[in-house]
Amino acid sequence: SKFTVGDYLAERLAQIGIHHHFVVPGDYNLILLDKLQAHPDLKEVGCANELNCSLAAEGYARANGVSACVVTFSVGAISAFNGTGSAYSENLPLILISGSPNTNDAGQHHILHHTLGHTDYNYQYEMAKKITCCAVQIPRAVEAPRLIDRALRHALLARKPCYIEIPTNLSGAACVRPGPISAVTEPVLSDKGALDAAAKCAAEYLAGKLKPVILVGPKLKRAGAEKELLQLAEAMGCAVAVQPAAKGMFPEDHKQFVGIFWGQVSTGAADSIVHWADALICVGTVFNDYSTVGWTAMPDIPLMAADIDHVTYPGAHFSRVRLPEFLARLATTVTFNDSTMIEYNRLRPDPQNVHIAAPEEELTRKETSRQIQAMLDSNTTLFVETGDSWFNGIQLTLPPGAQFEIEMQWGHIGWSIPAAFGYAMRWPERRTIIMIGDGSFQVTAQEVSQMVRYNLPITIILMNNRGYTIEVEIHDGSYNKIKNWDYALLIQAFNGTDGHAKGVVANTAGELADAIRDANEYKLGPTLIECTIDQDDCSKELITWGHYVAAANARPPKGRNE
Ligand SMILES: C/C(NCc1cnc(C)nc1N)=C(/S)[C@H](O)COP(=O)(O)OP(=O)(O)O
Ligand SMILES: [Mg+2]
Repeated sequence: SKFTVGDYLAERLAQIGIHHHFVVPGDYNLILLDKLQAHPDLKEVGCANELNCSLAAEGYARANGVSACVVTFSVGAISAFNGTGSAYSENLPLILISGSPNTNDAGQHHILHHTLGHTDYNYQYEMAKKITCCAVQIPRAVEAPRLIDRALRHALLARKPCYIEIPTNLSGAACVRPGPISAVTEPVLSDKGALDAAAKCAAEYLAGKLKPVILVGPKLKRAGAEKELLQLAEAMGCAVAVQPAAKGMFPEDHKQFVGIFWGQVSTGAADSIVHWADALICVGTVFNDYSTVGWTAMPDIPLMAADIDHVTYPGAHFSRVRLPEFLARLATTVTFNDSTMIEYNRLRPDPQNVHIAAPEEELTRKETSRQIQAMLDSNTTLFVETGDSWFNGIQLTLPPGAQFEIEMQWGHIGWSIPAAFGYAMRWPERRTIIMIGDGSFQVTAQEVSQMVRYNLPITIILMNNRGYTIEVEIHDGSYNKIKNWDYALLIQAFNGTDGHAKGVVANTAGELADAIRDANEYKLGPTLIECTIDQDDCSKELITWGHYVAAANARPPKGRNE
C-alpha cells in the first residue's frame, strides 16, 4: 500500500521514542488516526476530553521524555492548548497534532463546522505559535517531511512543545519515506570554547568562597543532568538544597541533602543554610512568585546559574553550554569544600515524633500524611496536585528510588489525574499515588475512567476539605465554596473490570489504614480514598505561604497608572 503523510508522522513519532499517543477523535483527524493506529510501535490511548488528553500527554512526557497529543480542529485543539501551555512552562516536549480543514475549502470561501464561522482558518496556528517553540501547517504533502522533521527537532532540542497541523485530506496523501532519524534527534553539544570559559569562570566565582551551597531547580531533570549533578555534589561535598518544584531530582537519603528550600516554608534547615552560604551554585532553578514565597525568599548574594543550555555569573554569560556537560566538567575541576555540610549538621533539626492516631480518631491532615509516608517506597511515584497537597506532599521524605511529580509553574488544578494516568501508561508496573484536593478532582475526574479502562492500579488520595482551601488562605469569598460530591460512588459509576472500581470514604485513622491496605492489594484498577478532613485543617506552611503570596498580589499600581 502507498506510504502517506500520516505514515510519515507515525514513523517519526515512533523513531523519537513515543510508544503511546493520546487522542480524541474528530472528523478532521480520523484518517490520521488510522495511519497512527497502523504503526506497530504506537498504541492509541483515548481520553474523555482534550484538556485531559493534553494533560495526559504532559504526564506521559514526564515519564517518557516526549509525548504526542492528537486532536480535531478548533473545538479540540483549543482545549488541548491548556496542557500544551503546561508542557511549555514545565519544559516538556509535547507534540501537539491537530487535524484541519480540507485544503480546497479556504479557496472556495467555505464556512466550516467547528470553526469560528468565517473563512480564515489560520487563527489556531497563530495561537499555537504563542505556546510552542515551533508551529507548522502542512500546506501540501510534498512539504510534510521537511515541516514535520523541523517541528520535532525543535521540540526535542528546546524541551518545549511543538505544533503540527495536518489538513484532513493530506493524512492519506502519498509521501516519501523518512530519512535517518539522527537528522531529527542528534543533540547539539556544548560549544568547546564556551564550555572551557564557563568552567574557568566557575573557578573564579568559587575562589575564596568559604561556604558554597548547591541549589537544585526543576530544569535539572528536563536537561537530563541528574547523574552529573550527583558527581558535582560529591566532588564538592557541600550542602545541596532543592527547590519545591525539583523535589525528587536529588536523592533525599543522600548525606548532603539538606531539604527543600522554600523560604519560610522550607523543610529541614534548608533556608538557614542557603542564607548562610557565601556562594550559591543554582542548577536548573526557577525563581517565581510561588517558589520565592511572594518574593520574600529570593537569595540575596550574587548567583552562579547553570541552565539547560547556558551559564550565567555576576558579570558573565556563556551560551551553548549544555547542562550535563557543564556539571560533569565542574566535577573534575572544583575544590572539595564541605564547610556548609559541617555547619548543616550543627543546624539539622532533630526528627519530630509524629503522633500516631488511634484507629477510632477522626481523620486529620497530619494522620493522612503520616500514613501516605508509610506507602512510599522505591517503586512509588507520588503526584501532588495544586492545593494544600503541594505542602503536604513536599513535607514527605522520599525513600531511595521514589519519584515525585508536581506542576508548580503552570499550576492547573486537576492536572494530576490525567497526568498520572499518562505517566502510568508508560510505567504501569510502578506504584503511582496521587494526593489531590476535592476542588481539583472535580476539574478532570473523567480520566479516572481511563485508569479503569486500562486497569491501572493508581491510588487516589482525595483530601476532602470542602472547597478551595488554598484560595481561602490567600483571599476568601463565597466563590471558594463548591458542591460536594459522593466521590466514592462516582468512581463505582466507572464500571471497573470486576464490576466496579474501588471508591471508599475514610473518616477515621483506622478506616484510612484499612483503605490503604486494600488499595495495595487491588491491582485491577484505581482506588479512590476520600479522606474527610475539617475545612480549616490545612498545613501551617500553606497559611504562611498564602499570606505572602496574597501580599505580593496586592501590591498597589505604581507611577502614573495610580
Ligand atoms: C481554585 C484553585 N486555584 C485557582 C485555579 C483555577 N483554575 C485552574 C485551572 N487552576 C487553578 N490553580 C485552587 S488552588 C483550589 O484551592 C484547589 O482546591 P482543592 O483542590 O480542593 O485543594 P485545597 O482545598 O487544598 O486548596
Ligand atoms: Mg479542597
